Amino acid sequence: MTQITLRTPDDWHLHLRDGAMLRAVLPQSAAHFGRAIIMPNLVPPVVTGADAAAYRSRIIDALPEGAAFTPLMTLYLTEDTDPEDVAAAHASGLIAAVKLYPAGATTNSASGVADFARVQGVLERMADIGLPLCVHGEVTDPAVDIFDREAVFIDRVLDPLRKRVPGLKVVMEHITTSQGVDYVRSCDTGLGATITTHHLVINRNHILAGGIRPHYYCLPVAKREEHRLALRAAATSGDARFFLGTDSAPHTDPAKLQPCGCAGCFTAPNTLPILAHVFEEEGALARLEAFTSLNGPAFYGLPPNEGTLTLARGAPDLPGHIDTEDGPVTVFDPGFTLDWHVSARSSC
Ligand SMILES: NC(=O)N[C@@H](CC(=O)O)C(=O)O
Ligand SMILES: [Zn+2]
Ligand SMILES: [Zn+2]
Repeated sequence: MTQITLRTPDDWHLHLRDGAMLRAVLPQSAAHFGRAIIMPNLVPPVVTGADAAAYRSRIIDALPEGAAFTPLMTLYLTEDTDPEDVAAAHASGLIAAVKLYPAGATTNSASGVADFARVQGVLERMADIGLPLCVHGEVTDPAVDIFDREAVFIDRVLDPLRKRVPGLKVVMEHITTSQGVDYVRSCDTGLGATITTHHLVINRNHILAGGIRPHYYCLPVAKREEHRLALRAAATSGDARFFLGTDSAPHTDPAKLQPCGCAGCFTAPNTLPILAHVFEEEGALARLEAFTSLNGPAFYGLPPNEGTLTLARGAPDLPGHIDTEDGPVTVFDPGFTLDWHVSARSSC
């Protein structure tokens, strides 16, 4: 096969940040994606409908001329979130989901949830109105090993939460384990999962063996090889419960290359060439479109994009980093030579 045309992909988990970083990274996503779920973990976080409306305007203002890209906004769930504000933001079409960060689990999650009893009312309201909850699924208990935090979260937090709020639509974001895959597969309705590009490519050896590689450090941290293989099987299976959320999470090199560096991989520029490579390796190019362009909209109750994106043979012309006014941001290196590039996009 020398080229493949997909319905325009969507990114169901994206960090665009704000200010100079937003202006630098937004064109990278807008070039290849029709829509993206925009993560609300700014400083301070996007907690109210008014915050989301203002952030959405800043994103629209930063879009390149003529870009065909729609930001799907989210609210950051706190213990003080007002169910009425959430319902109004949903009813007006402003937000597509609410994001749950367990307090302290990841970048800018200090305002997240510690006492789940305090968000029961919001979650019940979300179930009533059909608004999905996106979940960063890791426990924060320091006694739990970092490689076990996702699996423990399913048992201790997620499964009880779903039983307390029947009917709530939940997306397990950026799953990294076979337990995550199995849990999603065990549920017939109301549960989906995003899978990132980088977790299909790296395991924990890539971060730690032969030297420490900060650009491969993200949360949830990459796990053993058996988990990477489970993720690849899920992503390439065509199963509608699994869809692309890149979790492209830019941090400047100075912020990553520190004694205590930030978590996040920046994959927006090369996600589609990498995915084409992975799906081809798995003999599943025919199912790439389901993962990038069909399963996500179906879960969120939206139509697929009307436009198309074409990938063709040949190495992409991609930079190793992009420059921002805050400093360089390194693009995720998949560690293999890419042989697919985005060759065309039509937006009708
Ligand atoms: N994935 C990451 O490693 N980092 C994300 C936060 C997140 O998605 O957990 C970020 O905002 O930098
Ligand atoms: Zn996260
Ligand atoms: Zn993220």
